[in-house]
Amino acid sequence: MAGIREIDKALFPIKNISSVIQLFKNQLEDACEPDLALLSIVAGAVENSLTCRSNAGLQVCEPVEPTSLPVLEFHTIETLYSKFHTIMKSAVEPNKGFKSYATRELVKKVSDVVWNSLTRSYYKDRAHLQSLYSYLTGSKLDCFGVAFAVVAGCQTLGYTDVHLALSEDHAWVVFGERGTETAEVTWHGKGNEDKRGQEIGKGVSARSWLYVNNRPVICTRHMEVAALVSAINPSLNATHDAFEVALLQQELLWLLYDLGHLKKYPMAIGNLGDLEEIAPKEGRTPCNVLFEEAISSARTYYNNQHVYPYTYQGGYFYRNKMYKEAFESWANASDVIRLYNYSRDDEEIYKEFLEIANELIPHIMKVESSGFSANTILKKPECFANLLRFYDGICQWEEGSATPVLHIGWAKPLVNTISKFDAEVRAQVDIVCGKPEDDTNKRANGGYYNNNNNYEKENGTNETDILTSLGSKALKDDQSTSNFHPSIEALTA
Ligand SMILES: CC1(C)CN=C(N2CCN(c3ncnc4sc(CC(F)F)cc34)CC2)S1
Repeated sequence: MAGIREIDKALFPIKNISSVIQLFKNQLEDACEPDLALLSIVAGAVENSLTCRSNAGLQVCEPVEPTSLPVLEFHTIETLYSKFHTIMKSAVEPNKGFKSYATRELVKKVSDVVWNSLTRSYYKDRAHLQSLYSYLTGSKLDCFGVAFAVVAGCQTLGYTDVHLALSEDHAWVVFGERGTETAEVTWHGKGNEDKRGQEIGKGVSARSWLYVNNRPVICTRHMEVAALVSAINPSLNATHDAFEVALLQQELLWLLYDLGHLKKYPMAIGNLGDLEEIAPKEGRTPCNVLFEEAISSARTYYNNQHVYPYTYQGGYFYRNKMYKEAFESWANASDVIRLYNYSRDDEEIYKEFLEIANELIPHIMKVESSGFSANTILKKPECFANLLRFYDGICQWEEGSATPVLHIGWAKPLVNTISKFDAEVRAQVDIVCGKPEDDTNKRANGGYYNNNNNYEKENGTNETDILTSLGSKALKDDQSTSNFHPSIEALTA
């Protein structure tokens, strides 16, 4: 790595958000390739100065320009930058003249350098542990931060073929002549032995949501900048964000969006949508459209195997009391998860579906049956159909999985919700087999159907019965007229 360029050095000392934006702009537009170490150190330093206990108090009381920042001296950044360079170079052979491709041993070695320099034990899920600033000043990184540091380390050593691979809850690297070699470089979850150095499994784990059925986001250098920007964490504490950090993150995401580097990165578009919902920018794409763009990106580039684009959108509809639309987003999320097998590594998405099924939907039912909603969803068959599709996807997710998903705790909210729809509304839901020719949700006779096509998991399905596993047997003859899970279909009888 050449080191910090004069054009970037000239921006220091950094006193406001627009200087940070300019630095990223310089790096993204005219650097031969953006310098991940420099940008991560700067972003981390800004985040740290505005969110960490030490001096956060100072900012709150002083009346400051909304875009002013605590002064960031060049010397601070340069010291950390050369520290990172030295750590990497002293442990690993640099790639002189950028001639060769990385090897598995090289990647593992860089991962070991990062791994062995971390503080022995610390709370891994804490905020603000994602950047090289955290690594170089506190020797602490979170799971994503370790993977990012490995990629930045390889860049510093001249291995430009090493790139970040991202699923919805894990990160690893790709490398080699065709960029098709894969390697674990960080840990995942709690109490799991790390698999660092191993290639990404093709076996059982490949069918778990954690590896998104081998459809991860494979980053370019510019998308790695988008990942570090997405990982900026504006939280001051459990209830407040540092608004300058959120503003910086939003501006940087718009810069990356305008340069086209978010096209293949659904979660980054979703993050931008969340920020736009809170503080909409004049003349910018509205948040609801951004959530749609994230969904179409996942459908276009990742074979619709990602869940989060639908839960970003569902969360938006829910917060804005658009409950009919929320049911559709959540049913679409469920259509994604149904094709996976649930594994112990999938806790994060399990918690997501649990919260939707056992907190958000029951809350909607309570509000809607309070009798004050004129246009209640309880009279809408398409809402009932989408709810069934939502629950059915979770049932199918469980089928064929070594680990059960459902337990009695799911039963009460589920039955409670279904029973809020009157018989004549339920009767309008027409459960049909396979994918109908026309893709609308509405049948000529006003009926509705679940527009499921025939879902088959690669490994076939063995019937686990939701009501059985919830403690009451749903008897179903085997001529069921639909491909809902038998017990979900039982609920429509
Ligand atoms: C609909 C939601 C619950 C709202 N936020 C969600 N996020 C999902 C995770 N987020 C992310 N945003 C950008 N990039 C990445 S890469 C990654 C996996 C990690 F191990 F590297 C996670 C993630 C951001 C926040 S999903």
